[in-house]
Amino acid sequence: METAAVAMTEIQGRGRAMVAIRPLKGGEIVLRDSPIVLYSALPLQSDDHRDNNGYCSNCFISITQQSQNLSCSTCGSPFCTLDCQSAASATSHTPWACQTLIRLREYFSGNRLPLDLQIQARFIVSAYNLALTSQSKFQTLLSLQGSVPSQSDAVSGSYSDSDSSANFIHSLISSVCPPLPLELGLSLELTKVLLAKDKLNAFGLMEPFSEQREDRSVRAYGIYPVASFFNHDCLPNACRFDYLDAAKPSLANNTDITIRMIHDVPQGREICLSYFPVNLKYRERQKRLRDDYGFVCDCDRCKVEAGWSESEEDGIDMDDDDEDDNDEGNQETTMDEDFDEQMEGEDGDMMKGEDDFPHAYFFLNYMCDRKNCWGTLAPLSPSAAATTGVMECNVCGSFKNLDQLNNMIMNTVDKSFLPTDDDDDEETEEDQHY
Ligand SMILES: C[S@@+](CC[C@H](N)C(=O)[O-])C[C@H]1O[C@@H](n2cnc3c(N)ncnc32)[C@H](O)[C@@H]1O
Repeated sequence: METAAVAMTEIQGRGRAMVAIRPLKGGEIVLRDSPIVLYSALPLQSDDHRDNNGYCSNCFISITQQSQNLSCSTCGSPFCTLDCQSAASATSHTPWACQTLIRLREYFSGNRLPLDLQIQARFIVSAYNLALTSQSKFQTLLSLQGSVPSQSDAVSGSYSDSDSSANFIHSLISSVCPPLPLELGLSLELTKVLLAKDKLNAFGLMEPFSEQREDRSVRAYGIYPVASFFNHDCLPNACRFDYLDAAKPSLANNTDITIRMIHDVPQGREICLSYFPVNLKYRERQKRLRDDYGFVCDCDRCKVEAGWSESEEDGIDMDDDDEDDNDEGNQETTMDEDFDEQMEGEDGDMMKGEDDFPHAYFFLNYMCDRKNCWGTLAPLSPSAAATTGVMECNVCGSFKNLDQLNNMIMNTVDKSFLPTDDDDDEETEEDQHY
């Protein structure tokens, strides 16, 4: 990052938002952010008494890649290095957190309860532990979006479900766990507020991509203080990269995330992420945004797709499973042009005939075509991209150069888009800040 690229501002009807404070180039990294809270997405209910089996309990790197193999002498939680173990003892793995984990594991091993509840319990332990170890980070967490739903909201099923989960988790933590200092002011109300913040702001840090699996599971969740200000758009202009298993240049850097521009945008433009994979259909997107994030999306893509019937929606294929992906193609594509200009400008001819699906340009240029991937492609940093023209997928991590991309476009453009089978999406726990 050279000079500051984005700033937080208020936008009516959208709350806090991030906007470009100068023209931005595709591939620019506009934010690097470190988590204030990081917690495991693995069940507490496990036959293996070691917590986070296979991952460092502090930085969540896969410990098979590390030479040291340490564990907490009290609870057995593994750590990748002595540095991580010492860092955790002052932050995420305090004696209180350690004892609490032991007791929660015992509780959940005797009481088979849904994974969601176990993960929420993990979050509440991490959040209370944050209150113990860093009041400033805890206050930052409290300043993020998310509040206890009002009585009128509580009539909807999802809100009454989340209310009873919060009641359960609060009474569990209060009865099973070692007492916390009274001055922390913990209460049922605070537990509910914290769960609401987690729901709106947590980023899922995923297991590595595999073509064999349609659903990717989450390894850990993180809450990032600045990245939490990016609003959603169903055709985002930026996307998030993380490198959890990357070799660590220094302690805990592997848990940082970066936000990178997908294409150029002018100064003043709001920078948005997609909170879930961009291939989801209109009704599914609207449902998730309403139920999980509490707003009705009226982005340009939703405005177009709102007019589609379900059968029209089913006729859209974003799954390019064709075996001929390596066919030679020679169509030129202009990766650097602003997407909006492509859509609105005189030179957007490629898609102008496609009145019913004008945003096809996005899928052709910025969506990864690997089976079961649905990742977003963003150029490497402008200096590297200028020489190599390479795009990186934020899910499978593969690199594509412009020739490959042109082939992909040639292979896709003559075919109708196949529907995605998102029946399995319910099981995919990756829709928090994709
Ligand atoms: C992660 S926060 C984003 C920052 C948030 N606007 C704030 O003020 O802190 C997610 C919340 O932002 C709001 N939001 C995000 N995208 C939006 C959009 N496209 N339209 C309206 N509200 C949006 C919703 O309230 C959502 O629950």
